[in-house]
Amino acid sequence: MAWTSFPVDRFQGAIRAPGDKSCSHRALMLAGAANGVSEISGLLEGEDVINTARAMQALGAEVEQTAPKRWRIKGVGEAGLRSPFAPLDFGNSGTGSRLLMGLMAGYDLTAELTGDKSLSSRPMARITDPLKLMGAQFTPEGRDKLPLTLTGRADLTPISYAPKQASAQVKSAILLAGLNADGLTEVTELHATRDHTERMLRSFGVDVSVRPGRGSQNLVSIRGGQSLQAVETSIPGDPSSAAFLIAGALISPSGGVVVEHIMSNETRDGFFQAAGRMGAGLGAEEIGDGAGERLVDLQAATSELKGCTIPETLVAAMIDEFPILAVIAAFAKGETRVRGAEELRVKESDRISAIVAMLRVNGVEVEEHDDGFTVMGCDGPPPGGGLVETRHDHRIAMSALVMGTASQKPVAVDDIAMIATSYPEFLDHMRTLGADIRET
Ligand SMILES: O=C(O)C1=C[C@@H](OP(=O)(O)O)[C@@H](O)[C@H](O)C1
Ligand SMILES: C=C(OP(=O)(O)O)C(=O)O
Repeated sequence: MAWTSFPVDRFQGAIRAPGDKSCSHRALMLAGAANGVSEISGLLEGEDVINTARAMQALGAEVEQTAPKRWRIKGVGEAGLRSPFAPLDFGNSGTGSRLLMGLMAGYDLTAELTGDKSLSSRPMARITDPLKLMGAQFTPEGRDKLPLTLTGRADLTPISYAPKQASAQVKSAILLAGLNADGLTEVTELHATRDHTERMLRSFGVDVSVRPGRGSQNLVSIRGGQSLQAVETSIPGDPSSAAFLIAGALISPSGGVVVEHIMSNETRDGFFQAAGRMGAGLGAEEIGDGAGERLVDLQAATSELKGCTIPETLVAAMIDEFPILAVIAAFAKGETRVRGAEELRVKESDRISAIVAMLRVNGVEVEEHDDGFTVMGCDGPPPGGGLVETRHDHRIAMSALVMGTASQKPVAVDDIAMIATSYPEFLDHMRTLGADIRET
């Protein structure tokens, strides 16, 4: 059964952004390992995050939902995480599985990790290689994919490691393992990636040092043996989810949207910067701080967009926003070029190939590169009329449905179920703003 987004004349209103997915995973993990009882509000209750909550429970933390989006977690503290009785199923979530591998590596436990078809096809050696150097073991040996069984140890060896990819998941897994290593663990990033692990570790009372390295490198280090102390915290709004609503306003014939309570963090704002370069009318109003992050209400209105070359320095800060960037590029005048984004090949789907197919089936000219794509903008609404293969990728599904709100003909997707992994309220929010999305 397909779902179709029909063109609408206006896309207007105000929406409070759902809780940030990256911060929600991290808050549950750190609270589950901490001493004491943490209270977390504004948690994203998407499937990916719920799988992390279940995993923390299986590892010995007491995890309880006290009200919608409010969670109480009694951490294991000095007792440590324990071996779960059954495999930990991370569903669709790269972040949940990879970060928790890092955290679990520093405890005397054995755990099997599994995931859905998409997650089971994603590379894991980027995580298991550094964790093995620290002393964790993985079976079957030499395997790069889930399912994997991890055996951790409480006396990990610290490492100084330079991952080949600019990846917040790799950095975070190593830092979380470093929490229980005997000495200083250091990660040299190719470029700075999202820094939520560093910020959240600090809010749980752990010292993390960040300093610039050579060129664009970023050096992050943590001394092992520090203990996590429970917190009361509220999760800021997710800029990656907000990007869909903002894009809807930019391409609408009559767009005017405010997305409230979005985290404003320069390691995450690449899409908004790129859209600004393309001529997007965006306005941000500062509304304070939450959980160590700045918060803004972001406004967007119908804009005449022009294509641009996305600077490679912005890629890490918009790594999840390329599907929706491709949509606004289809409405723009001129070409939009993306290079240096080869990591998109190993997300929930091969996102370069999925983006190219999404645009082509809707009559938009696009060229595929090994590490990116070039969109020939339509200078106005693209033809539409296509059925997009989502390839079990939530961001492809949401991007295609946003495209349908303002293309010449409706845009359909083959499935929407996986949208619940990151943004369960997506359809409700889109409809509140005026979208006409129906099962067809
Ligand atoms: O650390 C995180 O929370 C994330 C890091 C990114 O992955 P990579 O580290 O693989 O780039 C991003 O794509 C993912 O959605 C969330
Ligand atoms: C890549 C993503 O998530 P993850 O790696 O956690 O599956 C995403 O949400 O776009």
